[in-house]
Amino acid sequence: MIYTITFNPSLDYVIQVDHFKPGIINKTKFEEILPGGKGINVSIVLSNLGHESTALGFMAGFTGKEIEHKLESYGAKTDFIHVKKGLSRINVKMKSDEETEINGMGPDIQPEDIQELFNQLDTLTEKDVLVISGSIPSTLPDTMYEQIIERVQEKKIKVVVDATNNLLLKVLKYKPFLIKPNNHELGEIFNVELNTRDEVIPYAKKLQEMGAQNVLISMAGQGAVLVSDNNEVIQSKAPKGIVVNSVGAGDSMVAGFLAGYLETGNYEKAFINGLCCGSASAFQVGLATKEDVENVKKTLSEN
Ligand SMILES: Nc1ncnc2c1ncn2[C@@H]1O[C@H](COP(=O)(O)OP(=O)(O)OP(=O)(O)O)[C@@H](O)[C@H]1O
Ligand SMILES: O=P(O)(O)OC[C@@]1(O)O[C@H](CO)[C@@H](O)[C@@H]1O
Repeated sequence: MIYTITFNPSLDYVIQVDHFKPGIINKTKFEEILPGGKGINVSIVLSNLGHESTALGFMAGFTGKEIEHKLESYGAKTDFIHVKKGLSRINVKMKSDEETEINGMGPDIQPEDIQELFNQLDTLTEKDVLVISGSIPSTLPDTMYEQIIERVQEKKIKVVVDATNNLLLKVLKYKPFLIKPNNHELGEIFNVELNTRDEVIPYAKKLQEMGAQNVLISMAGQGAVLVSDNNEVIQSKAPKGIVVNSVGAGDSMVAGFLAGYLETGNYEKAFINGLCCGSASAFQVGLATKEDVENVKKTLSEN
């Protein structure tokens, strides 16, 4: 079973506002409410690609119930911990002349809720895969990622991490199977600006030297680079298309890579699946289906 953990799930309120101006009343031209949060997005895309997963994490209030309900409608399994205080957040994703995001705070998670998550993790076995992604709400200790990986370390399960900066750096010593920072996050870690795929490669290799088995760097419209554990460097430009909503493109890439790897055991196929999955999600409001990914793959070979 693939387990995803989303510490701070959300309802993503995706709106289109023509020429947004601060300080006045703006009206929406389009609106949609989607279940969100990085692990949840991974679970949705895995379902769309025909892979079972169970989404774990913390939920609260009526927003939490709606996230769970929406997620289950995609066929993903859920086993969320229901937190007593506060509400699961609503994150605003506004498309206008520029893309603007306002992400909420999330509920008040107590030590007993964390213990419940640990108890769930104790039931995982060697055959399972664990995807941990997204930010940590302020009520959780910033050692959360490390604590989780340390807890499952002896089970030798494949762990995938999609997190930024210190959260990511601190887990490298546990040798995660896959990490997926984007080029800006990679640049921040080493205090450099990385704009091209060639510039990214040496820094991706540094993260590998620091412990990650496979390092996948997403680069939005510039494509992606993979430095794999068999010393291969695989890179590609992005498939061409019109971007409608890039929220969740990175999560779709993680799901696509994982699905491709589990199906074939081949890094190049996993990479292309991830790349096309990311783009297929960016080219629509919601997240990619299997058919969308296959269609994007055809355009990649035509480019
Ligand atoms: N403008 C685009 N054109 C084509 N493909 C795109 C575009 N934006 C994203 N993608 C696809 O999605 C993948 C992941 O995108 P990106 O690098 O933006 O991830 P991210 O920063 O983790 O995104 P997010 O946090 O919004 O999920 C890219 O490698 C690419 O394959
Ligand atoms: O606060 P985090 O966890 O970093 O990001 C949360 C979030 O922006 O990430 C997803 C897209 O990747 C959205 O569905 C969600 O709203």
